[in-house]
Amino acid sequence: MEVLSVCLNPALDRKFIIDGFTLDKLNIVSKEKNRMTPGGKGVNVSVVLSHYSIPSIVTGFIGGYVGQILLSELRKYGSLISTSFVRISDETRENIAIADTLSHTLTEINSEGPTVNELDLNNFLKRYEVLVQKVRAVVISGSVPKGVPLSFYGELTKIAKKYRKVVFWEARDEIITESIKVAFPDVLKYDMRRSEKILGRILNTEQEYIQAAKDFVKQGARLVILSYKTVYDFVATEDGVWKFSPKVEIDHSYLLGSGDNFVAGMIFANSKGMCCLDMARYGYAAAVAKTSYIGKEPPSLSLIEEYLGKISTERVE
Ligand SMILES: O=P(O)(O)OC[C@@]1(O)O[C@H](CO)[C@@H](O)[C@@H]1O
Repeated sequence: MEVLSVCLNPALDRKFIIDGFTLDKLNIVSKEKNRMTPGGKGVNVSVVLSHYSIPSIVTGFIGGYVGQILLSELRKYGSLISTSFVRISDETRENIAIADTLSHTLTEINSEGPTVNELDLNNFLKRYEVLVQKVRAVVISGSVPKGVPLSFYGELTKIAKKYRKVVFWEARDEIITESIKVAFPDVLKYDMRRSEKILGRILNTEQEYIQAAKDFVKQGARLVILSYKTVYDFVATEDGVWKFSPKVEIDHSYLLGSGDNFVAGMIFANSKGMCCLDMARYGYAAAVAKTSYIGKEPPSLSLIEEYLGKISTERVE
């Protein structure tokens, strides 16, 4: 098995494409513009990887009727995705995304999710330690449900490092801030949808982003990706810092899931022997390629190759 995807707070995603979403009014959506798919960042990464023939195991906490639907939807992707979730008594969440192609906006309404108890946490840790030994790389991505400490990414990474695994994170600031006190991942990618804070502080200038990315590398990450004004990224390795920009116009209503395609693109590139900056370039091209259409399905490898020519990666330090 190649990859272990840790999705602690999976979700059943519902996406509505509404051309002219109106607040405080009845908005009707046709069947073709309303989709229900298995979601949560780690789940999405596994789904994308399966499109590139990379087998993965998804783990996390799952429960209730929504959890059952999520599992049966996930099974439809075939044998490249196996699941090993800890069953909990609370219900798995449902998340809603409204993509408005007229106002070019993406509105996300995410449930907080279930509450996990101490017994669930211990069961998960035992299962994780067995699973982690079977894979080459571990991706830990997305929010944590209540009951899971914010430092949990760090705890899981410490275990993965014991077995010399490559570890990727995509998470929001509170999780990263607490988790890096325990361990650093190889690849650290910030999810800045909810807040643009880095280590509890809003950064204003490009120079501040560059410095923050460099500091994470100095402290232990091999590759750092800080999203800047949604479509740009500052990318740091021990060799320097780069600013990634798209050479094409990006419609914000098409952005859902582009971060997951970024992570999956990097894992795919890494499985082909690419490292650091080249891996990040490939992931960014995958993310930008994903924003060229509104559907959730991942871009083909040939589209990603094409998009490698539609991004600019300028060295800034
Ligand atoms: O609440 P989280 O775990 O941070 O993010 C979950 C989520 O909004 O992100 C994915 C898109 O990247 C969706 O599949 C999913 O529902």
